[in-house]
Amino acid sequence: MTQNYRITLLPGDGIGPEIMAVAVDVLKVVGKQFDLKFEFQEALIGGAAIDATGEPLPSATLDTCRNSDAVLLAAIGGYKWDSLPSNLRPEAGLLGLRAGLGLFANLRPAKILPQLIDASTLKREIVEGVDIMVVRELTGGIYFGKPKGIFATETGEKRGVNTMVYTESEIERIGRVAFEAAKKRGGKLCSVDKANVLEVSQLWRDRITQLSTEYPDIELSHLYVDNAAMQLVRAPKQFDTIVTGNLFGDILSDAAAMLTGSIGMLPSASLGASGPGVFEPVHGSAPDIAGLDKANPLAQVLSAAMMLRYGLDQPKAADNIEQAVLQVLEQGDRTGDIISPGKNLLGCRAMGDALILALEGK
Ligand SMILES: NC(=O)c1ccc[n+]([C@@H]2O[C@H](COP(=O)([O-])OP(=O)(O)OC[C@H]3O[C@@H](n4cnc5c(N)ncnc54)[C@H](O)[C@@H]3O)[C@@H](O)[C@H]2O)c1
Ligand SMILES: CC(C)[C@H](C(=O)O)[C@@H](O)C(=O)O
Ligand SMILES: [Mg+2]
Repeated sequence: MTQNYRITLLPGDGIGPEIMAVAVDVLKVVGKQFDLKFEFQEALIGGAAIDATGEPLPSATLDTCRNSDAVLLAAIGGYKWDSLPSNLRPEAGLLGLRAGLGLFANLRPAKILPQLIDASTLKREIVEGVDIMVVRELTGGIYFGKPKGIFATETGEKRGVNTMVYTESEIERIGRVAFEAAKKRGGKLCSVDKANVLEVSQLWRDRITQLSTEYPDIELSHLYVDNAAMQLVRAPKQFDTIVTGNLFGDILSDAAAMLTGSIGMLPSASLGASGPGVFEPVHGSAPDIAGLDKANPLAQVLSAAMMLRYGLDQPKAADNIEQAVLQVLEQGDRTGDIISPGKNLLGCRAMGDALILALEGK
């Protein structure tokens, strides 16, 4: 029986529309193969929304997302909007979307594919076999804490303020997602904080430690974030699942991305307690290569696979997409960010064509 899904597409800015076009073509092919009917509806977010409506997240976009089964987002942001006040910048649209849909859990897998070992800037023996899941808290911490803003002091000097806040319940719910993820993976969880300096991190560490009594089979460890950043590049294979707050997770997931060769390879899933998830690459809108047909569409395509796996419960269709990605890499196809000597340099569109051929078994 045909399964119908309503999917909101948010192409956004920069390379967003280019990589989204590839992901939609791929979804159409797997849709036919697995009898899934996708009803795609496109909506505005980020700079594209600012230009059209004056707001980075029009309420119509949030409504459309709420009324869908899943949301596929590309990326937002660009130089053009960088001087706007923070609440009117493209980034505010993305944060508003995450908060508006209650997407507190962000899963960012960083797995090195054997075909790309030589694209990593680290030595083969360091990265071979790396398979990390970063579980990043996404709707709390310093991104959302109050007070926030730029205020004038008594002397008239400006003072910028952000506040890092976590409540016990926020720590517990992301902790549970992470322990459950670790259970399905290698059984190891590393919680990353800055408990040697920050009270909010001390609470984080206490609550995660307390929660671990409910997961006796999971080996829990704790690292300070500065050490974690160092360990990620020194010996990344020591990590299985990582759980951390919003800001530390943002930074560590970009670092983990580079282990795999390029940030252009990393997908992510943002999930809440209920309702549609948002599936998006870890990278941004790459304004430096936008419109040049140079973007790597694989993080976007793998985000579509995560959407099928985590958002729509269609793991076989997700497997097919991931297999197609492996196949094009195996046959030597590469975009510029993952090129190495002797491989075929393709643009974004040609990489999409290669994926379609791989999916169709040609
Ligand atoms: N989720 C998002 O939408 C998101 C994430 C990060 C940054 N941003 C925004 O994107 C804009 C640019 O930020 P940035 O330059 O710091 O980060 P970025 O991730 O956009 O780019 C960093 C570097 O990686 C390259 N890169 C990124 N994605 C690539 C891909 N798919 N293929 C090939 N190369 C790729 C870029 O060309 C650039 O050199 C900013 O406005 C930022 O706020 C958005
Ligand atoms: C664009 C920005 C708001 C966003 C974040 O900081 O969360 C991005 O860097 C990400 O990693 O998704
Ligand atoms: Mg980031």
